[in-house]
Amino acid sequence: MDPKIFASKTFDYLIIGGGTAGLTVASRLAEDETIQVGVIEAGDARFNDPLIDVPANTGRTMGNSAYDWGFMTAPQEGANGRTFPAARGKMLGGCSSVAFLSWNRASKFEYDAWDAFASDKGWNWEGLLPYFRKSTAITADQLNTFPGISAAEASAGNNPEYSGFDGPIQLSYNKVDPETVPIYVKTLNKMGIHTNPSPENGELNGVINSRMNIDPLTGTRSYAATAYFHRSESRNNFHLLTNAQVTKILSRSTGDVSGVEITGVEFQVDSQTFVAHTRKEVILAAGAYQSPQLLELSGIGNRSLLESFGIPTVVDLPEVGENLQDHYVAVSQHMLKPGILTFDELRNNPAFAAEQAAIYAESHGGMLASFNSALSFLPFSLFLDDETTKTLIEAFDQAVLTRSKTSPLQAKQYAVQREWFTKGLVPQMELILFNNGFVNPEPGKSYITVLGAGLHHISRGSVHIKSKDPLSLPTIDPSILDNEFDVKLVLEGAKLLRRVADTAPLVDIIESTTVPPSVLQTDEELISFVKASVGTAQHPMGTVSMGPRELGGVVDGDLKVYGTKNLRVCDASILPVGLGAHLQATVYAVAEKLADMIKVTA
Ligand SMILES: Cc1cc2nc3c(=O)[nH]c(=O)nc-3n(C[C@H](O)[C@H](O)[C@H](O)COP(=O)(O)OP(=O)(O)OC[C@H]3O[C@@H](n4cnc5c(N)ncnc54)[C@H](O)[C@@H]3O)c2cc1C
Repeated sequence: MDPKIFASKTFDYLIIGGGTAGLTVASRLAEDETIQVGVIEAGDARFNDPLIDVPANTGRTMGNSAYDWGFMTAPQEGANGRTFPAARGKMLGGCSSVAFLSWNRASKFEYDAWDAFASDKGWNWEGLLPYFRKSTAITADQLNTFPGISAAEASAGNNPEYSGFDGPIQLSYNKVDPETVPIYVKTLNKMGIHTNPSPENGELNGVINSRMNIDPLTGTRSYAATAYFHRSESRNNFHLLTNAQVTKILSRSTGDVSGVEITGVEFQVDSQTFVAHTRKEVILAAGAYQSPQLLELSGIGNRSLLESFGIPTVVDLPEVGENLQDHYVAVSQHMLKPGILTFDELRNNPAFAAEQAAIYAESHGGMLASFNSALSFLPFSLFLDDETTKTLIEAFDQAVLTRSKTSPLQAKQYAVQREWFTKGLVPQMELILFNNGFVNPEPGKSYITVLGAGLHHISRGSVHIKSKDPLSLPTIDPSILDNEFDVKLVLEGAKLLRRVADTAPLVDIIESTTVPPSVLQTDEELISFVKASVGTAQHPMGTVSMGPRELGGVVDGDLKVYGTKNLRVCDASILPVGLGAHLQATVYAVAEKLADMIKVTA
């Protein structure tokens, strides 16, 4: 659409960011023909692009400026001063266009904890469950064939109480898994980590065959652009502008307690500035890094920070951009004995790759239609002995007690986390199996790589503007491993990865461990390794937290920004406390729920 035409319209709802949450809420609002919806997305639409659509290509767009915003974190003291790429999809569909396709909900206890941050609005398991269902579609013939699942349990995940059958996002189990997958799952089973047949029901513990957001009919990625945008694009009341970056949210004072009124947004296309207007609301859905950035550029944030950049304060909200949480990972990589087939075969063997490409073209199946689906979610009891658990909880208490700065909101978050630790119901560690080599894989060799991700850390990072220039990228400081508990947690992850690789039947197919070097044996040596190699799972959240204003919350239970009449935030930044899961499913459900909340009052 021509930006001048877009700017000439007045929308009822103007949505900033055509990503995972933005397209979901926009598409649902546009179901009401009387509502005019406008969406502004900074990136391009990437339909029919094999780098996005073909599951086996997942990951290849990271760092490519045609697809990725190209953020780097600030140097991380807890990680030997290193900086990290912070991948974010810059295109229609946002991060749902680049995510690693695994689909999962957190444990129900985690969602129930949200109630403590915004009561009476249904931000809990029961309140979100209809939206987990509404956003997704499975077919009833899908069977879970992971080891450890009985024939009677194979269809347990197809229970309509928990699964959706006619939503926009198409889900399926991998049609093909490399032979390493059952070997790995049997190894975990042998270690006492059971296979969980139906994690959709809110009980997440164990190893799961994650459903993937892969359309089983086409073998392609099902994501916000294909699923939600395509449902809406022909509607006369749905208007999309791509390649346009919002630079400011415009407001005017009302002089009353209801707060400032948002009137529209300023955006740029090819260095030209335009203004788009709203009659009712602006919904900010620019993601966990850019939603706080845009708030600050618009005068909504910590007064002293805004003043330091000469930005007049519209609403003083000190915690905008604070509370950044993510999952930090330890890595292990193992070269496999000759003859064991993994996704590396696509890299190593051109004839095999051509064969798989032909299968994909013919039947939309084969290895190109699959990605890595074996995820394990472990409470302490499934990977630590009682003594180590006790030591870790003591380390948690000590680290919380001695933090230099803890806001009231964070104190509440830590209380929730501590309850999760002690009750043992909520996973604290995730293992993610990748059936290929990550770190300098040798030609002709096959590998597996296993990541161990801490799910609930103490560190709280931040994202803030570093300039008044709206086109300059914000400073992202995750504060990785800034305390003893987080270091110990990731260390336990690294030790667990060792134990997994030393257990049969997995140990029988491993030729050598290439990461971490096996000479590293003591805790001190492994901690040095962890600091030198720790990375992020690309799950930033919490930077515009939902919570009571007096504690430091930025949005209320209607996801409305405090001090404004008509500005809401809807994306991963509103999560009130770090979530122990991959985020897509939750972000879609949050956006579905918000759309219904708005429709009720519109
Ligand atoms: C590499 C990677 C792998 C991942 N793997 C998984 C996985 O396997 N499973 C899973 O569940 N989750 C995964 N995630 C996480 C998940 O994809 C994200 O948490 C989720 O999609 C975030 O949704 P969002 O709506 O908050 O943000 P986004 O989807 O990022 O949407 C934000 C949108 O706003 C746009 N935007 C930003 N600023 C502006 C502006 N000023 N003007 C206009 N537009 C703007 C962006 O371009 C983007 O399209 C992964 C993420 C990454 C990056």
